[in-house]
Amino acid sequence: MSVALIWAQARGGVIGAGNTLPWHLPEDQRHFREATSGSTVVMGRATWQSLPERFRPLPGRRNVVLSRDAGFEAEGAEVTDDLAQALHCEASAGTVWVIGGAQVYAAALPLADEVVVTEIDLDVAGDAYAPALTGADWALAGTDPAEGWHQSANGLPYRFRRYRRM
Ligand SMILES: CCc1nc(N)nc(N)c1OCCCOc1ncccc1N1CCC(C(F)(F)F)CC1
Repeated sequence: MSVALIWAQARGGVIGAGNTLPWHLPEDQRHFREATSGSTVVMGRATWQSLPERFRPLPGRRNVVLSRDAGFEAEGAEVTDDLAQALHCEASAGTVWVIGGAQVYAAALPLADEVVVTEIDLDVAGDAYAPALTGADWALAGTDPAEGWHQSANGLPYRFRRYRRM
């Protein structure tokens, strides 16, 4: 069972603003859905609360929410305060996907084997940032066949990048 982080970032590593995604990129939503469907997803409480109602819990996935509040109620999800336990629980076959937010990415990165990043060529203000991937630890794997940038239907340039731990 492997641990992977998945996020979408704008220029400068911006991943969020006020607990929302400061862009609309359906191609990324499809990419995220296809990557994580059928697997376990682990997220922080704020990310859980930021999910639109119809995606809470994320359908077809085991949802695990990290919270220090043992009494936190997350209908359709499991709540735990133990990240390591959430990532390595035996019940999760296949890949466990860490899906946000910034604090959880930072805590989970040292435990991860893979990072899947959607880069968006967009300058936008944000208050949450992706962790830096140091060149010493992470190598670009199987670059997107198109290598370069795609253009989304609403005009946003984006590309998918996959990094494997060295
Ligand atoms: C997609 C956003 C996204 N992209 C990548 N590459 N990595 C992520 N870690 C990620 O954040 C998932 C949790 C936050 O997600 C949302 N936050 C606000 C609004 C909407 C959502 N989405 C819409 C699509 C939905 C579907 F299930 F269809 F994918 C999931 C919830």
